[in-house]
Amino acid sequence: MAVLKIENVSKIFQGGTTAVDDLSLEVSDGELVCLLGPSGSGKSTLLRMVGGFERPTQGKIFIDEADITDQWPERRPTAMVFQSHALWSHMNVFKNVAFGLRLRGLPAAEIRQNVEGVLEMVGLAGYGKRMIHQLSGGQQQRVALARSLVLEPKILLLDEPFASLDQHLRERLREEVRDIQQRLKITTLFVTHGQDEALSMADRIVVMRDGRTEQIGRPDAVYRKPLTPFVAGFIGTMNLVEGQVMRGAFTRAGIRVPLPVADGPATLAVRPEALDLIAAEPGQAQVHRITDFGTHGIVDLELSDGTRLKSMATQPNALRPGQGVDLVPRALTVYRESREIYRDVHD
Ligand SMILES: Nc1ncnc2c1ncn2[C@@H]1O[C@H](COP(=O)(O)OP(=O)(O)OP(=O)(O)O)[C@@H](O)[C@H]1O
Repeated sequence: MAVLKIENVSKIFQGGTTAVDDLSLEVSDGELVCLLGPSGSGKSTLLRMVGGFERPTQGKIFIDEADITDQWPERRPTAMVFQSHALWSHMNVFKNVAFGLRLRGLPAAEIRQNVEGVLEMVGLAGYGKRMIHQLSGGQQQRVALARSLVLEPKILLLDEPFASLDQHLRERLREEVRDIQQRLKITTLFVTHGQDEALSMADRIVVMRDGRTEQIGRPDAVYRKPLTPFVAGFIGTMNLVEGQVMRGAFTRAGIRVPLPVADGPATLAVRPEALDLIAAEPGQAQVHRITDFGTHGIVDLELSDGTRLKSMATQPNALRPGQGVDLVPRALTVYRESREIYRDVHD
């Protein structure tokens, strides 16, 4: 049970790269916050500073009001699970998990009880005597998780822990980790590239860009109300169309969408599931391709200037490639100079 507070933290590496730029964030007790962003946006550096593996150039980090900014990693009440699990291959599972408790000098009986408890929690009861190389990738990642959890950290730090696993296993482990995290109520900071991972696991998502936070919010808010075109384009599939607003309507290559905003350049953002199609000849766009996923279809559309858009259709068979359609957005957001200027999203 702990609160993590990151206050105006920056990290400038030797050579001048600013990896994290004056970032502040508070993670509440028992909350799971995902750091999401493109490669190089500073996610791992931020996590490593919380774990004590990098020193901030500026700013402070607190756990429950205690300033830990200059504390050694092993003295911090944090535990980190890395993508490469860094297990000791010459030790069996039990010894790997018990290692941290041995360093702490716990009595053998207590170590045994704690290790067995945590192995059961991660689904590895009875695996204590197995050597690491006798385990699958997913099982190894479970050992890495157990090794962190057994230390009963106040803050759990996860750096893309499932990145090397196949999708099926990743989804399963994601659910299990979320269950364990909620059961133990561990305050958790989680780095991921995967928006699905962030949307399905997080209490809140921090979208990072160039070492700064672009948006912080609950998954549904970040998905439904992205504050900038960058967030809109980064989370989920989004049609982003640049055009002009003139005399009360957005236009671009045959599209015309009435909008109550001032004239000028604008970027229109519409999710595929919020873009309805009506058959029309010649129509504002042409159907390029239809992909039927069984439960729904994705219709790829082309505007007269070659711009591609996507629409999700529940009855894709009603359409055929080459036919004309008019576009009817049911929800949309409009940006100008990277700021939202209009939103029509039904709650
Ligand atoms: N030890 C280092 N020395 C110099 N520059 C570094 C160092 N570590 C990271 N960087 C730089 O800092 C920036 C942020 O890197 P970081 O690894 O935090 O990004 P990330 O968002 O975690 O990326 P990824 O998703 O690819 O892991 C990058 O430009 C990176 O090249």
